[in-house]
Amino acid sequence: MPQFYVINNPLAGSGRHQEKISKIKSQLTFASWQDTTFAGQATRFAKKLAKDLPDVPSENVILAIGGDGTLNEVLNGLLKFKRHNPIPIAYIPNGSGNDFARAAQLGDANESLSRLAKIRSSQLLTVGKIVGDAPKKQTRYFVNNLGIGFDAAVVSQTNHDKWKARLNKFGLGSLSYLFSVLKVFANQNSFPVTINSGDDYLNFPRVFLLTLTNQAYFGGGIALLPEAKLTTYGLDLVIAEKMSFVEFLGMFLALKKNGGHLKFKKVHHLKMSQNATIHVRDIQPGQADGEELGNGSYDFQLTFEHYPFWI
Ligand SMILES: Nc1ncnc2c1ncn2[C@@H]1O[C@H](COP(=O)(O)OP(=O)(O)OP(=O)(O)O)[C@@H](O)[C@H]1O
Repeated sequence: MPQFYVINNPLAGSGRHQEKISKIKSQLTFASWQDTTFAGQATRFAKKLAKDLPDVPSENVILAIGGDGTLNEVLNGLLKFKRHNPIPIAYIPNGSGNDFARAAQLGDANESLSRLAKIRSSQLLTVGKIVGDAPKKQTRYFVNNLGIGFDAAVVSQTNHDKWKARLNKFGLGSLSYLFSVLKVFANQNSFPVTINSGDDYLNFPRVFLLTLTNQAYFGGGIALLPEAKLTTYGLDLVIAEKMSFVEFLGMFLALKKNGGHLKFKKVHHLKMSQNATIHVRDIQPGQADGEELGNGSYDFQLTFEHYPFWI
């Protein structure tokens, strides 16, 4: 069995999973256990472990417990300290949306815990990285998706919505995303975007959703790009142009039909090449794996690389 270094967000899923945490604590043998006490601390914990654990082939694994945001923080912390032997990330979902667990087919917290005992080696998943002009953070890694505009506004709305905690109480966390979607649509303006990917130089004057994605789901189980896989070495971009509410409703319903929305004229799907650049010419909100990146101008270069996951 590997040596598990646990980083747990006790407030993930609005903190309603205390029993699950007690069960994990009693059934798992771990080398260390750290609970976060503030947002951003999972990154610090992970960075310190990456720095302190010997950089040699080993059985060490960092186990993140929480939602997609906690997983994102752990990933970013580990990648802040360059190692020859990257430490694999294991994960037990305990959040509201749990899109990573959905894409990686980990099941719920109980199933993920029992799977841990059966895993013998790590597997490489693709992670995306943006470097450049973005509010707060210059460099940011993501494993699910990174969005600017509509989806980021939905994340922000959901995070600050009192309904999230209430719905989470009844296991209906995904519903809080749906409420936010409808609320945000009315307020989201369109913005111009320029993309340079490989030989393509593209201008989209009226974008309202721009999402780089590494897997099928976002927003708590919405299949944005059903064909996308965490194991595929590459990243996809989905762009939706500003549309009327009726068109939006049509697109939203088509989302349920396994990629039906991608056939809409105002929805575009692009494969991104290494070192593609994306320039958003407006002040917009951003999100990475459901973590708010803040409002600002976004002008960055995109790369992707492999990282080992113990899943
Ligand atoms: N002790 C803490 N106090 C306040 N915020 C915290 C604490 N620990 C972590 N956080 C923050 O909580 C936010 C949400 O965490 P997380 O994504 O793990 O759960 P979630 O939002 O319930 O799940 P999901 O992202 O799957 O919907 C993250 O931005 C994280 O930085």
